Amino acid sequence: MTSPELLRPVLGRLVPAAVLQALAGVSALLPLLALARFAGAWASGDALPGTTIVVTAVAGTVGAALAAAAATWITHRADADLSLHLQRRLAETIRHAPVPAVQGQGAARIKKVVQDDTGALHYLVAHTLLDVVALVVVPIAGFAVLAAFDWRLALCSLVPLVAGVLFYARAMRGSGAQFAEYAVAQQRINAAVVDYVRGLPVAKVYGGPGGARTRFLSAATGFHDFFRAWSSGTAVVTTASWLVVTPGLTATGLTVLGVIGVTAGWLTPSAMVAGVLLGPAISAPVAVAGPRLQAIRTGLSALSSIREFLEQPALRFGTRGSAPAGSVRLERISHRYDGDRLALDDVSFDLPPTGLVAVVGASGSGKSTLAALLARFADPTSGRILIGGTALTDLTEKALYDHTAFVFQDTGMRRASVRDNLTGGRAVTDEEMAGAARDAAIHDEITALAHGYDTVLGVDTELSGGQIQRLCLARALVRSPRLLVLDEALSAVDAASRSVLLDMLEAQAEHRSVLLITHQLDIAARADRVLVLADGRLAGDGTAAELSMTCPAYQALTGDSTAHAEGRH
Ligand SMILES: Nc1ncnc2c1ncn2[C@@H]1O[C@H](COP(=O)(O)OP(=O)(O)OP(=O)(O)O)[C@@H](O)[C@H]1O
Repeated sequence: MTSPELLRPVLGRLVPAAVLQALAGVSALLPLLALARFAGAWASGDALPGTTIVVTAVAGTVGAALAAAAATWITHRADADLSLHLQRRLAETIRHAPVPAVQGQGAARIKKVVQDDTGALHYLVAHTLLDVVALVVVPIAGFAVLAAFDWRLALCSLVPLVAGVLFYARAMRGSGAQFAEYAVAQQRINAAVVDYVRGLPVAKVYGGPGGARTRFLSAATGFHDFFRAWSSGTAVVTTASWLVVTPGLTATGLTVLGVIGVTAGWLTPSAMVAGVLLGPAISAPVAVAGPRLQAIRTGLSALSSIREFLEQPALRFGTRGSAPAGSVRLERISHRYDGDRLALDDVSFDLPPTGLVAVVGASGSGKSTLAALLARFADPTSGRILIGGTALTDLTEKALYDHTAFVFQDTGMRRASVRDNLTGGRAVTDEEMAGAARDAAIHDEITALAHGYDTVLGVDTELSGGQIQRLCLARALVRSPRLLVLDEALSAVDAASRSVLLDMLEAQAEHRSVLLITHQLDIAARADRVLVLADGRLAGDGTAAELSMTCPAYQALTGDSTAHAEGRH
């Protein structure tokens, strides 16, 4: 797909809009033409064609206004449709792309594509196209009409146009590199400001040289210095390119020439008036050619940025509408993030349909990667995951998330009611919802809120980290999954709640499979079975008691956690 092909859905409407705009440009010249004819008739003492002239002038003006309005209406509707179409495609791309790939691009880039780039297309589609048509058609039509009066005067009317173009070309020499630098500098500011705002608490405490605030200020200063140097280097020629095509200057020059011509007898008064009126219409549009070219450049670069974003690889889901019963099996799973070392290295194990299995390992050992692969946030670089013998990739998205529910470290709670957050819009009875909340030890705290389950998070109330984790657990339980994966889901929960939740998870594990990823060995010790990850490899698989006797990687963790605990006291 090429970038302009993105415009295909609205191309059929842009062509008639451009034709209408061209008609508007030509019609707008009719009143000037009529005036020139009137002046000519009056100067040569002929009968004044009053009615014809008034009708022509009014028809031209009204026609121009109507055609331009229709063209603008069409392009604005086309733009709104295109914007919606592209934003839907972008949303789909984000939804289907591997999560680490999307997150790796950063919020600033995603915001730029979804908002700024589609916004830049608004100018291209709704305004710039019509402006450019007018910019081309009006001078050509003006020149043709003036040439019909007097070709010499028509040629002279081109002088300001040519001078303006030459000055402009001089100002734009080498601008390709400058525009590229301009875009990079702006993107640097965007990224720096996002980092700055996101890390505000850290910036306040640890601010100083090298911090996000410094990076933001230095990006802003860099942009200022670059822009200042660029604009001062081109200010004189840029101003000259506007000045030479100002309507007053062109009209004055043609008036002087006209007076000389009429006096000498080689020019008719009617041609002189036509020159004075049409001359500015031929050259003045050049003054806005620069901003329009820039708008085209910005629009095309927005198109190519959107196209690049849309072309990123997607995760394809299968067609099987439900996951078969049976164990979940990881078969020789290896995973490597872009260009990095192996996060998981040849890992195989089974999760039986019931039971509580814990995954432990040092920081960076690959625990969260395991959860991300089970959730199909990305597909493993090699190996496969099977549910009841069916590959994860053969399942529809719904089948996968009906089978497996996740509680991640990143809670993803929305600014919506507790009810909406828990049910995600699914048909869930109040009893089922309250039951899940009770299991997650959060029901009483929800009912104590001002609007109970209808309390809007982030608006009516702010919950603590521990409350949110329990809410996430309830959100997972409400789906009644056959596999429940919890990634460090109890880290912010207080000791009393944690004990209640572990009891509940043990009970849940009697009729579903629960995979508990944790760095807390006391929690892992409650599991029926513990898997130990070390540097992405499965280094141990057994009960905590067995592992503490036989597994050096587990013993190393026990030592670490003892040392860690000792260090704290
Ligand atoms: N999105 C990512 N892009 C690149 N590398 C990543 C990404 N996520 C994780 N990694 C790398 O993969 C390896 C495993 O990370 P992972 O988060 O799975 O470990 P973990 O055991 O969950 O660590 P922790 O306990 O600190 O959360 C690490 O080397 C990490 O730097």
